[in-house]
Amino acid sequence: MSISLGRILPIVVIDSADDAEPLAEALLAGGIRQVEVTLRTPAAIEAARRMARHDDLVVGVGTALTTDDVSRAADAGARFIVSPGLIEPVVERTLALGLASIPGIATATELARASAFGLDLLKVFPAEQLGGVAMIAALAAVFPEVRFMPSGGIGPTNAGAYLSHPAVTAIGGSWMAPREAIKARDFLSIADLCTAAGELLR
Ligand SMILES: O=C(O)C(=O)C[C@H](O)[C@H](O)COP(=O)(O)O
Repeated sequence: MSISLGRILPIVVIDSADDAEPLAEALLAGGIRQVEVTLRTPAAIEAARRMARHDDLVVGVGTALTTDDVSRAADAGARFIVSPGLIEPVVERTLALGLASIPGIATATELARASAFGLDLLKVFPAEQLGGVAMIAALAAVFPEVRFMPSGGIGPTNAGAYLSHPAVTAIGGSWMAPREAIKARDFLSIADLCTAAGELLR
């Protein structure tokens, strides 16, 4: 199943589920309509559940490492599942539940294995450390049908370079909603960072 995501995906780490609601409001205020909630904290699933109550916010779950992670995310209302690498049972469970699967790839071999599932969008992680836009351009030349969503080391200074590559349909990153800003409940700054990120698309 494919999904229509915007071009900029905030990747968030939420320490308290009570921050989920104001965070969703801040993202929407900043013009962002999609978010990846990483399963890196005990509060993540409940936070995803609360954010998914917003009809106008497409909520996905990231750092999905096991089939159980996928099932819990689906139950919480996640519409897409992201993993840092290609974990085939995670992809299979995600597709079986009718959700969009966006596994991470870091090599041509992993890309080929992910493509065998018929996936139309693959995460490249950790993008900047792997070689950035040049690495994606090299892969895109060999696999012209694949679309990429890089994340890892992307921020305001290099986001534009990724977005300008035709094979990159979206980029992900934590810079729009830093964990410390969420913890500090600095939702005004988060809304401003999201607005600034949106301006990269102009
Ligand atoms: O674990 C996952 O599934 C992830 O989504 C990892 C994220 O892509 C990075 O943590 C984002 O990296 P930064 O923007 O450099 O903070």
